[in-house]
Amino acid sequence: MSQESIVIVGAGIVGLYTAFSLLEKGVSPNEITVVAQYLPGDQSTYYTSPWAGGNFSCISPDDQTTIDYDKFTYTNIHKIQKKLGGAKCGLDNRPSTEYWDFQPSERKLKSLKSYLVNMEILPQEKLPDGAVYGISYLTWNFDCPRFLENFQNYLESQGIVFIRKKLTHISQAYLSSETKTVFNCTGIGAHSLGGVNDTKVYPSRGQVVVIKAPHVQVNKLRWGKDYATYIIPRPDSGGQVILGGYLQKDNWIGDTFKYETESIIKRTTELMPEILEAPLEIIRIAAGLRPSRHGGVRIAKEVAEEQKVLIHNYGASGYGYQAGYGMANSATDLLFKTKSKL
Ligand SMILES: Cc1cc2nc3c(=O)[nH]c(=O)nc-3n(C[C@H](O)[C@H](O)[C@H](O)COP(=O)(O)OP(=O)(O)OC[C@H]3O[C@@H](n4cnc5c(N)ncnc54)[C@H](O)[C@@H]3O)c2cc1C
Repeated sequence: MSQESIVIVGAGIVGLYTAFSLLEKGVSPNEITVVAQYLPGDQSTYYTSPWAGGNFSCISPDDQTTIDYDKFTYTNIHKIQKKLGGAKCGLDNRPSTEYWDFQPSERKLKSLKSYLVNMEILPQEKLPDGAVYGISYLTWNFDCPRFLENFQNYLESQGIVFIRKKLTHISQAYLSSETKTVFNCTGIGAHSLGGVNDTKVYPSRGQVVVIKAPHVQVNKLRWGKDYATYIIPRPDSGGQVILGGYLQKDNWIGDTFKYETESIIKRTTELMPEILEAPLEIIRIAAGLRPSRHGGVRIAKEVAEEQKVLIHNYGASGYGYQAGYGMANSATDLLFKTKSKL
């Protein structure tokens, strides 16, 4: 076995969860290399993970597979928090309230009730005008850029090697004759990466406004039929709060727009007037491309050529942080199924 036995392409949250999941299942860190064009600390339109809010919310769809990925992540992510040094690692719990302008599905609600901590269904009089359903619970909040860097540092401290490299074809991920397995965690990159070229992958663009508001320590989200408005504090970040947002299908533009900023500020301050209890201090405006996929995430195994295995794990759309650990758990299970077959 060599350091290049298993290669993970992608150092976004999905690639990092995949590396962690392999270690949990007993794979030696000295068998794993992560290869990526962009690494934690970088910023690019084509590197989604640093732009996320990010928290656990009800944004994800209600098919049973995604519901299970969410549940796995929510109920197990404390293990990652512990390994990364505890609550100050860029991942901590904060209260959250979510409102819907439509009735959420029974399947989703049934699952959420089975595991969310302190979940309460809000009475009608506590809902804002136009909302028909609401819940409050304790959620997980990420300071995404910091969490990614701490996650990479942890994995490197265990012996996993990170290499910066842009691939034009997935076959280049087989770094040497020793490489037996490749995990494809390329997010939006799966659309254009040779040998993958998944045309089912498309972006769901989001713009956010990052403000400094240390007095905002709770999440508030509202789901409309054609809009999403959210306030997400970044834990232990010196008071950074993410205001959003947008979910624009098939929009590849990484630029930001003033009229969108104005709409975000209007909607979020209506949803949470307390934001304006201190002067509004904007730190930055940003836009990111959620790696969406028609048909949902792709977790699948291919045997590319003799003894060479390719396991796909991408398409996390707007829920890579909150479902990605469950996705990684399923993807890495395929490695062991593969091993016993070969
Ligand atoms: C505005 C916004 C808000 C969001 N909020 C949340 C939230 O609150 N909660 C949540 O769970 N999710 C949220 N998301 C979604 C989340 O950010 C994504 O689901 C997640 O980041 C996807 O991670 P990924 O690892 O699949 O992709 P990425 O982070 O894009 O990583 C892909 C990796 O693959 C590499 N790569 C790609 N192609 C190649 C190539 N050809 N050669 C080499 N390397 C390559 C890249 O360099 C990168 O390292 C949000 C997203 C946006 C934009």
